[in-house]
Amino acid sequence: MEDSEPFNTIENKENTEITNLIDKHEAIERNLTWEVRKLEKDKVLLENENLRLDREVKSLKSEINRFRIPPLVLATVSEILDDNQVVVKSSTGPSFLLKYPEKDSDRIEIGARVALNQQTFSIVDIITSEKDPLVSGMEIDEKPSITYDEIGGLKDQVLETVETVELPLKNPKIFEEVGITPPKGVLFYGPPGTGKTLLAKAVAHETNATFIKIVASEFVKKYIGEGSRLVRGVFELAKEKAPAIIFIDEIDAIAAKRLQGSTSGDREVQRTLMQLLAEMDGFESRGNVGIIAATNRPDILDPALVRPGRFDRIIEVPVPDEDGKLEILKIHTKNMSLDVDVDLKYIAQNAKSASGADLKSICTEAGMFAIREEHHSVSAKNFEDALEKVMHKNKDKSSKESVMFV
Ligand SMILES: Nc1ncnc2c1ncn2[C@@H]1O[C@H](COP(=O)(O)OP(=O)(O)OP(=O)(O)O)[C@@H](O)[C@H]1O
Repeated sequence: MEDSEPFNTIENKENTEITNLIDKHEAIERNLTWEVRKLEKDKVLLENENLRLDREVKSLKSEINRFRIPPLVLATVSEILDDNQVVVKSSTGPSFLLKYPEKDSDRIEIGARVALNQQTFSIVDIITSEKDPLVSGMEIDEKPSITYDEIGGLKDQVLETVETVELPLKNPKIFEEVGITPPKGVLFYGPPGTGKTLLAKAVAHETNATFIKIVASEFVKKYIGEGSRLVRGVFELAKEKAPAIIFIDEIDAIAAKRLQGSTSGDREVQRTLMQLLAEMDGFESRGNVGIIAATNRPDILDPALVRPGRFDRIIEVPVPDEDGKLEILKIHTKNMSLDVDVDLKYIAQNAKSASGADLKSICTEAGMFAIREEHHSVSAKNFEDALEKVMHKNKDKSSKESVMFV
């Protein structure tokens, strides 16, 4: 036992070991507590992220559902029966006996237009007259003020329009005497902003005709059967308001080459075109309604549209050449105060791909620059800045168009 350590030395050693152990465990505990706190924080963050993603999924789902909703069928109430029942005639042909919600009883009347779900044929909406696109999607100008003098650089096009649209309206007898049938419809084609609408308005002005403009893409937007109803409505209106010019802008929206696919949207477009062709076929070309259509995409038109007896005169309305540009600039600066150093020829030379609409914008912008400088007349510098601004804005646009018009 002499060799053995004294008892209190052993005890001290054990104590130190225990203290060390406790310290070690306390350190481990601190680490674990810190780790738990960190995980709790992460959990809250992940829960928030989860909520955000849930919301995003919900909104994407509702977006998908919105895309899945088929177009609605349009119908007119023809009879009101007991027990909230109505007979409606759908624009696609058949009539249906349907129930309508009690809450709608005030708005249901004979002649009211309702939208039906394409699959269940239940009434999903009652279309009030303010929503009637026949009224909202159309521009009617009883007395357009544009004259041929306000159109620059389109001499040949004006001449051809006078012969093909104006003359048959003004002097139908001459065609009878000579024994030829004037063209029924005239198609203007060319890039945007080159004066197609302007030409159609000028014809209406010269013939004292009401100008009725419709944008074809508006025909086939929402309701099945609506397009053909609108086409019928427009022709009826034109006859009522005769003499009249019907101007159908963006005709390619309803007259693109027939597609193989047969979605309800495609069928609706075809029905609308059929109705337009039927209206034109049943039309007297020596009557007092002229029909002009316009497109930026002549390459995609259905050949049925340009057959004789339909749009059988096709007139190109191109981007103006340099002389044309100068004429257009003169027209749009006619009422502007210009400094003596303003050289319109220089602007015409430098506005390379500018359309008539661009040239008009250049004049307006130049005027705005002058006003900003608190000047009372427009300087050559103002025009240069305007040219830079408008043509720069058009750079991307014109590269797209050049693809279309090659
Ligand atoms: N040849 C032109 N002479 C004078 N002004 C023009 C001419 N072409 C265009 N403009 C000006 O640009 C405006 C827009 O032109 P317009 O609406 O006639 O073009 P558009 O060819 O019908 O275009 P879109 O294809 O986009 O319908 C006109 O109101 C007019 O101020």
